[in-house]
Amino acid sequence: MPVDLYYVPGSAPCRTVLLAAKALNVDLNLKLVDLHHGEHLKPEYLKLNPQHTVPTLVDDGFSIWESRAIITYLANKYGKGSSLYPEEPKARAMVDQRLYFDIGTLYQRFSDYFYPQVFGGAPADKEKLAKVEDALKLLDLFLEGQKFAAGPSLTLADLSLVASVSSMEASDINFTKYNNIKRWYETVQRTAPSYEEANGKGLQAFKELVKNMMKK
Ligand SMILES: N[C@@H](CCC(=O)N[C@@H](CS)C(=O)NCC(=O)O)C(=O)O
Repeated sequence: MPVDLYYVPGSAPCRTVLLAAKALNVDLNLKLVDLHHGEHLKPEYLKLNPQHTVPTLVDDGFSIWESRAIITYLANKYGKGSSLYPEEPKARAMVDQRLYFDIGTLYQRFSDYFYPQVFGGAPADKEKLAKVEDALKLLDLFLEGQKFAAGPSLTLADLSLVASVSSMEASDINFTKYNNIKRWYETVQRTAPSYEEANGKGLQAFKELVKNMMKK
């Protein structure tokens, strides 16, 4: 039974799921959702996800959304014993902490800063930028003396964080000035399975969307 993923290529949360599926060797049946034409607001889609967001995963009739909930579900169901989501409680807690840091702090602050500029034509807000920089400083600190975000090996935390951090390439935020982040970013690009296919291509689409929106 194929696992369906409703997605948009440029979306960072969707790229997180694509990265995790590749790393866990889960085949996804990709279903494009046309947000511009409101496909996500149609009754068929609302039945799957009343919150009308992408990504949404449907596995044998079970529908789940929120990218980080999706990737932990995939690891629990298809990645038993995988180091991507370790079972040892402290190691797992560390991965979860980084995932919640990403959704609640890092990506949240980036969205608050950047998306009003891209989608609302708002001017850059220095206070919001300072909050993004504070979050990046924290990530840089988490990575001090550590190869990956939650320890010595690649985990779901890296796959979520890399989708967020790479999205900043489309903005004026220079995250490579943080040495640990720079080193980690290069390492994840090299080591995450099928990185280019799962994140690189969609990132390119995101950059083009940003360029077009900023021109308007
Ligand atoms: N926290 C959610 C964010 C999902 C999200 O906001 N997706 C956007 C696209 S990047 C979306 O679906 N927007 C349409 C809508 O909210 O109606 C996740 O990580 O899955």
